[in-house]
Amino acid sequence: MISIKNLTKVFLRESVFNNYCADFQAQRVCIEAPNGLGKSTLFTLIAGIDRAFHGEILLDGKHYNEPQSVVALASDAIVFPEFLTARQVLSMTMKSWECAMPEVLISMLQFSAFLDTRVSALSSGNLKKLQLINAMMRNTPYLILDEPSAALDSKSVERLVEYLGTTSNQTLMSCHDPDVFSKIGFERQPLFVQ
Ligand SMILES: Nc1ncnc2c1ncn2[C@@H]1O[C@H](COP(=O)(O)OP(=O)(O)OP(=O)(O)O)[C@@H](O)[C@H]1O
Repeated sequence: MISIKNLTKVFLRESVFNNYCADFQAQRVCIEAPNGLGKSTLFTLIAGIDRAFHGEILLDGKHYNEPQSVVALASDAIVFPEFLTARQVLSMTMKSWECAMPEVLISMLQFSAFLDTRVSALSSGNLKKLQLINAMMRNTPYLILDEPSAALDSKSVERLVEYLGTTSNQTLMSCHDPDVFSKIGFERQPLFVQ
């Protein structure tokens, strides 16, 4: 379970969260909110990418000084160096997090042909695939996917859904078209309770 307690997050003068509290209990959660309300921001905070906030984020009741050791995030907020190839990005993740080359994920998302393409030259769909592979390859207890189906072709969405239906970690996602994920048990939860 992911618990957010009294979270306050401010960008310059704009407050995105003000004493926000929420529990994400289900194993598979699709967080729903209109554009710009803070889903991506919340994800970077849970994943430890952005440390500038007040409040507490607990993972199964525990505070982590280095949440990125147990949370993997696929998001545009993680910017890969443009001059690296996809293979080099994945190699860095393998070294940093001591995981294996994600052959199964690469094949599942039909990404093999793009491994030696530089990040700067990847199409938006292939960049999304690289983000997903880069996060899912770590097999962390918590996985967060920011709009995972955006830009993916329909076959890849099908394969991703099939794969996510087999995983046992807690998975949070934002998705503006959640129906496709409901069939594998993603529960819809509003970001803000009315
Ligand atoms: N780095 C930043 N600097 C300033 N404001 C930001 C920054 N990142 C996000 N914001 C603002 O925070 C608010 C929440 O943005 P966020 O991207 O988290 O929303 P979202 O719910 O994920 O939106 P979407 O559904 O469009 O992806 C927005 O008003 C956005 O402009």
